[in-house]
Amino acid sequence: MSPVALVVNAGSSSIKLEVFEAGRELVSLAELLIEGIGSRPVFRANAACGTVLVDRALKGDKPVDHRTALAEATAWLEAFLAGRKVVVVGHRVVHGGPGYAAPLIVDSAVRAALEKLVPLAPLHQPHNLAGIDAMAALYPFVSQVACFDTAFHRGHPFVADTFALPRAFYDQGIRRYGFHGLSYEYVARRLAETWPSLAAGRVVVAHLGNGASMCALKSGRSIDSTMGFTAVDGLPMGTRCGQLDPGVLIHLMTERGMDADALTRLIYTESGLKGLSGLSNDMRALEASGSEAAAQAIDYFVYRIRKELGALAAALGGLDGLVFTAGIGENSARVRAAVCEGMEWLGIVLDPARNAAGETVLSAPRSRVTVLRIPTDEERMIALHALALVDPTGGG
Ligand SMILES: Nc1ncnc2c1ncn2[C@@H]1O[C@H](COP(=O)(O)OP(=O)(O)O)[C@@H](O)[C@H]1O
Ligand SMILES: CC(=O)OP(=O)(O)O
Ligand SMILES: [Mg+2]
Repeated sequence: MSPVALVVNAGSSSIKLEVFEAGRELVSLAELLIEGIGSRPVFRANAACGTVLVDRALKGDKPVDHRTALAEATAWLEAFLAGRKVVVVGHRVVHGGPGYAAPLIVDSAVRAALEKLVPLAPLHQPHNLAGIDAMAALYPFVSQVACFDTAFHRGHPFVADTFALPRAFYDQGIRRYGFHGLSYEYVARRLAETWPSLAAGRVVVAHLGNGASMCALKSGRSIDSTMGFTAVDGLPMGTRCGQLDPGVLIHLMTERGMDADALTRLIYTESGLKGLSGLSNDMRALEASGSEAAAQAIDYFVYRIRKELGALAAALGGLDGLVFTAGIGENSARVRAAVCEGMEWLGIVLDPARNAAGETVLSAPRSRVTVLRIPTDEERMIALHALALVDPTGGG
């Protein structure tokens, strides 16, 4: 049996694991997903051919935490691999700080540096590190490779990365990092392979998932993004508020006595689509609901995307392409249509039938801007990075 590369993408409420055959073609053998961690998680595993290997709720009378979910995931993995050689484990690590601009093998010094970044990504970084620790315990002689969500954005010009705080803050790392970089890098590669002339131009990619951001690509490189110092800035998201006047935070501290923990809970877990709708963070539930609050939550989400599209097009000096990706971007024809409505002034004309059918090209032939739907694959991007750092045959 050929050796495999493993990928771990540990999110705020989910753990995704993917097993790739470490050959030239990087064939996916299976994916495992545990969703709903913290409440009543569901465990699903699918073989690449589509066969369902597992589909069950995790047992227990208490809400299941990350540690339990990770233990379930690793137990399944060991049984699935049945002794197959693992050549490398690649991890999505949300924050790489100012220092890490490329994937790297995690040793104790790197592990310690990543731990220091936990306060900058409280919903993600602790789980990313727990994934690294669990896999290092399971496969002690296998390299654990950290692939950073921030790395793809490290080439931003100063004006896109700085806040107008005293200069020392920037030098100390208080700057706009940008996230979802593995997704943007994957999309940029797909563009370069399939749409080379577009890839050489000015493209905005909208990664609209539970976490949501947008990225301005100039000749395939990120020049700006809507997320900032943390993954709470920019667009509103499932449970995160997105852009917020910092004066609101000061007001809540001084007038309502809210401390850092209370503010973190508010802006990371109680806001966004969930907070505005009072219903759910799940776009499917909002689209199905007839409530006015749900419609207003969608309207706000769309309004903010449209504003950022204009801003990023200005940063690029024009627009040649717009790409929708991630859960909402790939699947919600309603959101895509609303984002593009009345955007002829920017050269965007959507083809309603193509959009409804979820085709790859969504724009009308007369549209100056090419609008595409490209499913993202952060796990494949991580596997490519991880394998590039080790001997893919598993030898030596
Ligand atoms: N068919 C669909 N229509 C509308 N929204 C969808 C659809 N399928 C998934 N979504 C939305 O995608 C979001 C999750 O996106 P995803 O990229 O999987 O998130 P993450 O990886 O950040 O957890 C949820 O808001 C979900 O409702
Ligand atoms: C960085 C980020 O927001 O990630 P996710 O979309 O997985 O929540
Ligand atoms: Mg995601």
